[in-house]
Amino acid sequence: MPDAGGQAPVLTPDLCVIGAGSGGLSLAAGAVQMGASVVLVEAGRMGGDCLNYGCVPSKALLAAAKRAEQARRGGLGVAPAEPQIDYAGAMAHVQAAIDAIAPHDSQERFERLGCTVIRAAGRFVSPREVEAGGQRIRARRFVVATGSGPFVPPIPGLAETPHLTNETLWELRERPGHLAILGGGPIGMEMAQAHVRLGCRVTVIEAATPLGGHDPELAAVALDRLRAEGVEIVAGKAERVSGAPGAVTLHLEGGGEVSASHLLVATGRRPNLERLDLAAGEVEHTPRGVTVDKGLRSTSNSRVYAIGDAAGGLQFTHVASYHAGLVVRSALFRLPVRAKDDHLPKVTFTDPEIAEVGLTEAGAATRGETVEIHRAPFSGNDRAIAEGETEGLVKLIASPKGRILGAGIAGPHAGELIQIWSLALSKGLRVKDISGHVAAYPTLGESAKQAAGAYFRPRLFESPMVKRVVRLLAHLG
Ligand SMILES: Cc1cc2nc3c(=O)[nH]c(=O)nc-3n(C[C@H](O)[C@H](O)[C@H](O)COP(=O)(O)OP(=O)(O)OC[C@H]3O[C@@H](n4cnc5c(N)ncnc54)[C@H](O)[C@@H]3O)c2cc1C
Ligand SMILES: NC(=O)c1ccc[n+]([C@@H]2O[C@H](COP(=O)([O-])OP(=O)(O)OC[C@H]3O[C@@H](n4cnc5c(N)ncnc54)[C@H](O)[C@@H]3O)[C@@H](O)[C@H]2O)c1
Repeated sequence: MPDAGGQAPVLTPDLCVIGAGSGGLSLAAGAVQMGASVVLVEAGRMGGDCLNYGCVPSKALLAAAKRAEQARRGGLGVAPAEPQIDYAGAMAHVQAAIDAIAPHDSQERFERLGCTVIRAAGRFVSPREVEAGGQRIRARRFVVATGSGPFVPPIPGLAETPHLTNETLWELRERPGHLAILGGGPIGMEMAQAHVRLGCRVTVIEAATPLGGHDPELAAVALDRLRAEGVEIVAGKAERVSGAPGAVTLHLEGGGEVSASHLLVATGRRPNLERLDLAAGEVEHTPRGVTVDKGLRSTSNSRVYAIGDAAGGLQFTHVASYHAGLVVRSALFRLPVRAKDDHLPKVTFTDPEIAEVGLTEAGAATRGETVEIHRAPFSGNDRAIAEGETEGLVKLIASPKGRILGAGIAGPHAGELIQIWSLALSKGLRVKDISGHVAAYPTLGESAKQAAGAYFRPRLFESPMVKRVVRLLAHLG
């Protein structure tokens, strides 16, 4: 209600959360249900990137593409058949998936929970106050949860040439004839496979290493399949872009060219900080995000936290939610918290999927740590054999004394199979804990036991000592 001077009274909640995406929504829901007063500020769509432009649409399109590929591949006694692709129908499935999840993230739901929701851009007006839609908010604590957007590199001609990003791709209804994708990271490669399976010609242009964020041995499993399905991966860096709607050309350093009907730019992310006026809030930041300490608190304004993509670290929905949980403990209960990375899984949803958690083989080498690497290929897993999906492996990184340091999987449902390893790392489990549990047969989940078994095999089956003990005990009757 405006005061006599026509000004809305200043809101004074416990928490003001700026950004209603993966991190902001988890935090707001947790805090308000624990009795805190919460103002939630959202400039765009409730649900943020993950729901509207990221995880949900990309996984929905990949699912449609997988159906097409299964028909095309046939096998196991089923004749392959070229599927009839309805690209608009696949995009309708994408929208239906978003619509089905949207009520959970909606303004109405958060208002029912007790949050005050303001649909406007928030900006700091002082170290103690944020303004959004004409409303001033003087909260006890502020949380920057504004996420990230596509980073479009300053390549000459790119800004003037029609191009798609993860924010606009979902508006397409006509299938691109030839999709060029600049950047071969998770976004580029997931969308490359989705589109090649939906019948497009696809060329990925990658300046460094395709899927370079993953262990190369695991990435190779997915890259081999992508190439076999027809994705062309060109090593190169675009130095100029030109073209018009329907005909785009990337001019590469050293002279090559890639021409396509459409261009998707997937060259990384930049945090959404520009509208926040962080200087007014005395909140230090870099091009990667808000500068925070181990407890996710701004190093320059202790009233302010940053979570999720805006905090400059790993950029995943589950990381944003994990951050939210830490900030609930810190801001509401004043408990000391420390954000860690070593138990956070990362999954790329190509088919086969790639999933990793904890230390990698390269990471161990960089740290000069002595580790054992054990592998369990899916060709030795009965369920994988029965389903004709034997590409890939589980890779266990363990200390010589049996501590689990990391795990990586490339193969069918790797994103599901990584969960037991995430649990193992977060709870400090040992290899014997994995080998000792009973896994149902026949499941892909047995692959965890098989990798743990690879650790114990030489110790049990190739040990003269074990053999001596067994013989001695047998002698005793
Ligand atoms: C194509 C793609 C696929 C992805 N797939 C996966 C996946 O499969 N799994 C996974 O874990 N992660 C995935 N991610 C990453 C995931 O989407 C992000 O890590 C996650 O959304 C980050 O959550 P967040 O809360 O930090 O930001 P967001 O979810 O982006 O939310 C930030 C919100 O803040 C709002 N905002 C920005 N500025 C302001 C302002 N000044 N005032 C008010 N509101 C503001 C924005 O409108 C937005 O709604 C994907 C990303 C992309 C782009
Ligand atoms: N499955 C998932 O969880 C998932 C899926 C998609 C995205 N994400 C998140 O979003 C983040 C961003 O993904 P992304 O793929 O956009 O970024 P990325 O930074 O992971 O990959 C971008 C790629 O583009 C390349 N590149 C950059 N500039 C280039 C140029 N001028 N020419 C050619 N290549 C160039 C880089 O070498 C890099 O390989 C991911 O790191 C991840 O955190 C997660």
